[in-house]
Amino acid sequence: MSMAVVVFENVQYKRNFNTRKSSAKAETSPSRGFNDPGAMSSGPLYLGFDLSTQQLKGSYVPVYAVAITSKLAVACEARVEFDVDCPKYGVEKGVHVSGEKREVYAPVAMWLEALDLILERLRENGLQFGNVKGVSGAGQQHGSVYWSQEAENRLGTLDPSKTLREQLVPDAFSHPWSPNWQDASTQGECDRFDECLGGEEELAKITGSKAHHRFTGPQILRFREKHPEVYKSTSRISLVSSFLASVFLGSIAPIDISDVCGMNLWDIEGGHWNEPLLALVAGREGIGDLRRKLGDVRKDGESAMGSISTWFVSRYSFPGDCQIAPFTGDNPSTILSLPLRPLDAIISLGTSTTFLISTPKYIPHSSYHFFNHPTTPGLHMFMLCYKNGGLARERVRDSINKSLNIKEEGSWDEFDRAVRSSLYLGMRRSSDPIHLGLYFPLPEIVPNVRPGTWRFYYNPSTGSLNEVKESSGYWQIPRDDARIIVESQLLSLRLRSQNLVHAPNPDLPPQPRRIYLVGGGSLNLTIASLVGDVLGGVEGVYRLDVGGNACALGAAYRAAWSRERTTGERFEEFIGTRWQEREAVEKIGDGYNTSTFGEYGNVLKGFEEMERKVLEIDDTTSIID
Ligand SMILES: Nc1ncnc2c1ncn2[C@@H]1O[C@H](COP(=O)(O)OP(=O)(O)O)[C@@H](O)[C@H]1O
Ligand SMILES: O=C(CO)[C@@H](O)[C@H](O)COP(=O)(O)O
Repeated sequence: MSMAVVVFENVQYKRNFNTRKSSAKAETSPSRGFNDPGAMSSGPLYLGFDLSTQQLKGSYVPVYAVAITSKLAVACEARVEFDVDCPKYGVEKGVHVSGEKREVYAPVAMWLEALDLILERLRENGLQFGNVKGVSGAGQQHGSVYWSQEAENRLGTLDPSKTLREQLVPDAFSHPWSPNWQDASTQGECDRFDECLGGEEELAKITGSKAHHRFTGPQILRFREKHPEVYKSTSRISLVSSFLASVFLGSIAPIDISDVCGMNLWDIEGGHWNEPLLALVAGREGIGDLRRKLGDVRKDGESAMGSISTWFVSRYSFPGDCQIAPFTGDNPSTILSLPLRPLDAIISLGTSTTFLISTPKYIPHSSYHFFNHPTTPGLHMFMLCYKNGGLARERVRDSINKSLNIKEEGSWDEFDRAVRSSLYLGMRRSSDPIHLGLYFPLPEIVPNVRPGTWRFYYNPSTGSLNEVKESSGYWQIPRDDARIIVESQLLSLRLRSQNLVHAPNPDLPPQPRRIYLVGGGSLNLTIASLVGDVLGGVEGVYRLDVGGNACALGAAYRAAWSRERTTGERFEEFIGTRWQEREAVEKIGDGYNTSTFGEYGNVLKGFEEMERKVLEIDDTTSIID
């Protein structure tokens, strides 16, 4: 059993999310900036969940009152790690991978077991369920869950003496698996999506994104054609976020207005399903049938969807009027974890790497994503998402550790040392060649390319790019890969976000104002310093103090806002007035540095050219280490 619970007191601390080991007992440890031990037993609490790729996390936020001085501070967290805590499902990093097409999927039963487990862990830790006034949650995006005809009945009549998994598996589902966002088996379906509206730019204009393997529309199309009978017998299709919400509500929850944009089916500006795309997915079963399966989309991101299911009331003593606020995707929920201003950016260094900006602009393009903002009409979320984020960096880390015979599993020390051992872009002397690379152990989204590792030397004065095929004095594989993977991942973010940011003042080049890091990788200060060097950030690079848990925190904030807001009070206002910056974020990097920002700017063209070359030479040999 794994549990990491932190009760806040008024002492500095650093939590370590870096361990993959489980600790059997609830641990309490001192933390920063929160000093009211009574709050857990007396004040109203808001619970936020995150059902992400590798784990299920929960955190709860005490809100003392509606007064200005009220604090929204994390009091506790619990987590379940699928690989460690749910071993019987045999998943690796939370998923199964199989078949010729490398399908990636997760067992729905495992998620229910994890939910049973996390509730027990919250109880063991002394959570006063009776004080929980609201619940919200976040889910990994794009995954779909297929409910049976029995589902509504099962959800509504759960017996409190039995677990969720015992009662819902298998009868509530028509299919035991949820296709995962890392799945890349739908190229054919994506081509049909792009064609359906006349090309990828047209599709991006309407739905916020061109067709992507992981997006739910292409995934459902593949599902219907591969499992026609199962599709027919499916009563409803949920996203991971609305699946989790359904369990709390005790009936199937609507899809949320932001998460729906990860399906390639929703007309963002029109505010409705796109009929030709629905027709493509529905086939002979018909649009009406698909509409019923998908249900209504909830446009109201503020008010609660209903009260908590009686199963939670009877089994855990939640109050009967505990409200279930809308649930959303993990990325939209992450932008709710702080009062984000225009020009502020969040980089989530989780299993995936994502780059998020909240913006009033809607400038769709095939190379990135736009979503509706989860709480605030008129705002949008700009997103870049890379499949090869944390896991690709881990692979380089493991090769370095192996080459040095390091026994300590998962240690980042040598990786960090390797990053610091060369100058920018792998140079040790200014006469050395500039190193650039693409490290994709999984098929990548940005750009859409097969798995492989490609290394190049780049000369900005001649524009020449020469592929590096083996280790040499200039490029020591795997050691030099540590710096190059991080720099190259960041250059890709800079290249693609440069038109979305503007100059914070007339004397500076366009760049984000602040960069907030969240997710597991935000614990790494070496990475944080490169973030500032490559991407800038005129006010610096910050880490959310709950860096590993930002989307669960965003969900808890949303639950609090949904219940406590005054009439017309926007989410940003509600959080902004209660948010204690000094307690919530920590400055971990200086951000913008004139000289490095300029140096990295000079290689953007080469980086773009390298990607073009890799797409061109896609079928030639690449070095896979
Ligand atoms: N000290 C560290 N340095 C770099 N990366 C780290 C560090 N600690 C954790 N990570 C990365 O964080 C990832 C998990 O991030 P997390 O946000 O918890 O995952 P999820 O995507 O499941 O929400 C791991 O895959 C690992 O690569
Ligand atoms: O596919 C995307 C976003 O489009 C991913 O960001 C998923 O939402 C999974 O997130 P993590 O589990 O890595 O946090």
